[in-house]
Amino acid sequence: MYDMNRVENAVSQTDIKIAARGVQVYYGDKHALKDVDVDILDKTVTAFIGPSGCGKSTFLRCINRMNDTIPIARVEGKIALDGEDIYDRRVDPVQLRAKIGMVFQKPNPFPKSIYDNVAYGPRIHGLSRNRAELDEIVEKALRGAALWNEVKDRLQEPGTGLSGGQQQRLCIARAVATAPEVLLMDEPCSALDPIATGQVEELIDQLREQFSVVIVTHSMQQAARVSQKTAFFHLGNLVEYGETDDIFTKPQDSRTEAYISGRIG
Ligand SMILES: Nc1ncnc2c1ncn2[C@@H]1O[C@H](COP(=O)(O)OP(=O)(O)OP(=O)(O)O)[C@@H](O)[C@H]1O
Repeated sequence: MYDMNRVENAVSQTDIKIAARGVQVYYGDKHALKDVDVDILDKTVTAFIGPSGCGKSTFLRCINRMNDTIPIARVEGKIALDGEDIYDRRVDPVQLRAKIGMVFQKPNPFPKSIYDNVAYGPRIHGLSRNRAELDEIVEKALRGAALWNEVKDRLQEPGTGLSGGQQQRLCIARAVATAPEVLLMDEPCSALDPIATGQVEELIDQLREQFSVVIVTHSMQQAARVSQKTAFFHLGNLVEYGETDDIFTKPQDSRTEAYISGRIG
């Protein structure tokens, strides 16, 4: 069973960005996520690992209310961002998703120019007063996503014309452009080749200096490379959460041990 005290002893309260308590998710009758408690830290990469169908993506989607868009999904429990309940009736999910950005498995740029892909969020959230400010935001986001040098001379070309790895970095730039506090990534490298994967992993490490990053990954090597904290999910339960090094070298739960040694999965 997950031991709350371990987390609370390890960090000071101010480091906690997202606090989840008693989170349950049902899809119709299916109980997909069972009583999840976890504290996700600021300026830290947290990896969610576990066998297929164990609820990693379901929990990730709870953190920015993406499950609201799935009619049969029902979420119970509490998730707070900086102590504020994100499921409070007064919270606008669109505003919330600007603060808690998301990058998906398959790069999904809009059918728009590279510039407009990145400018989209800042425009709808009114983050710039004029074109010069918007240009600045777009450049900063593309630099932040390590893509600027590759695209600066073709900002008006379609985002869909970039390579897969570039498209994924464009999607990261799009998420970063609204100055999020948390970035959620659902298997962001699964459609990428090893070189593009390496670039995105390097980027994740840089992004952690600015905000909290949560990444769902099927690759234990990737979790070990990019994350400082790891959460292991199994059959809808958060079985174990701790320092990535500890999870991989001295797991406390036999199910975690079985998964990392390749016996379940
Ligand atoms: N939109 C949905 N409608 C119905 N059931 C769903 C839906 N999304 C997920 N589920 C179910 O909830 C459970 C958890 O799924 P989830 O996608 O969160 O797992 P996961 O750990 O991310 O899996 P994977 O690693 O394969 O992506 C699974 O049994 C899945 O079939």
